[in-house]
Amino acid sequence: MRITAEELTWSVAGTPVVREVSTDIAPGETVGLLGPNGSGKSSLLRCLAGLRAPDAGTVRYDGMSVRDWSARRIARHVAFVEQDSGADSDLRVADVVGLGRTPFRDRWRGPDATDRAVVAAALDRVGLTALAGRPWKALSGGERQRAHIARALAQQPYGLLLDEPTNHLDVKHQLELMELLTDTDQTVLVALHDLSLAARYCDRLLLLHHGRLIASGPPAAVLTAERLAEVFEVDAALTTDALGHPAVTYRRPLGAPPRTETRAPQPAL
Ligand SMILES: Nc1ncnc2c1ncn2[C@@H]1O[C@H](COP(=O)(O)OP(=O)(O)OP(=O)(O)O)[C@@H](O)[C@H]1O
Repeated sequence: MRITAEELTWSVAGTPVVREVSTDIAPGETVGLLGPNGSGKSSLLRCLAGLRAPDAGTVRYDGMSVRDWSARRIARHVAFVEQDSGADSDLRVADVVGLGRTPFRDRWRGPDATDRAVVAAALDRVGLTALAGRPWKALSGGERQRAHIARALAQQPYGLLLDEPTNHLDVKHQLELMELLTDTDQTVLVALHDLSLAARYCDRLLLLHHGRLIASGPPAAVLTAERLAEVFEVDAALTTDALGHPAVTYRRPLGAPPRTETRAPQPAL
């Protein structure tokens, strides 16, 4: 499914947080959304997920404006994995993942065999089958994050919007998640803080700065030392990793005094 933002602006108390953002994410594309804290990534994702009505501009799914769509209709097209989405409930893990089936069910009908099969497949996809019956509250942070991703997969959406989904995940599960996102046919927009991870897995990167989209293109074109200095305020070197992808090495934050080694060497044990 094609996801389009046309001149999107969203403001809080008259101050624009997302400013005239236009972009077009092609069916099946995996796009990384980058930007420093407060640059508007979550706000843009919420506009694209229909959770915020923009002050100006249009969100389109396959060319259709979603302005007047119900939450249920949007949820049949796009799943949104929010940052640290809470669910402090007494549900079991499989029940939380089963919430992804809600847009497809009549209000008073319980899960049927299809729902159960879809939930089982989603749990399997994120490696949580063994924890299906466990109380939600008993999960670790990383397990909850994977369960939220399973809930989004159970929605069987055409588009996936994810807000820093690698938070709480160990290295193996970060790589597994990025492989899942790149292997799927779904259109993916994923906000990430790990620039090297984004460069390695995404077809294209979008860079937000103060709510504006200031760069869009292949990772090697978007991630330059000059942009990292301007936008992230870090002195960084761009190299190529062992697999041929752009990789970022951070030297120091800009504006900070140079570090001096103050610790005395430890005596050998
Ligand atoms: N509902 C709101 N009320 C007030 N301010 C808000 C609201 N939503 C967002 N903001 C402000 O808008 C700015 C952008 O926030 P947003 O969460 O979109 O940034 P972000 O790029 O996702 O940041 P982070 O990397 O820290 O998650 C921030 O200054 C934030 O405080």
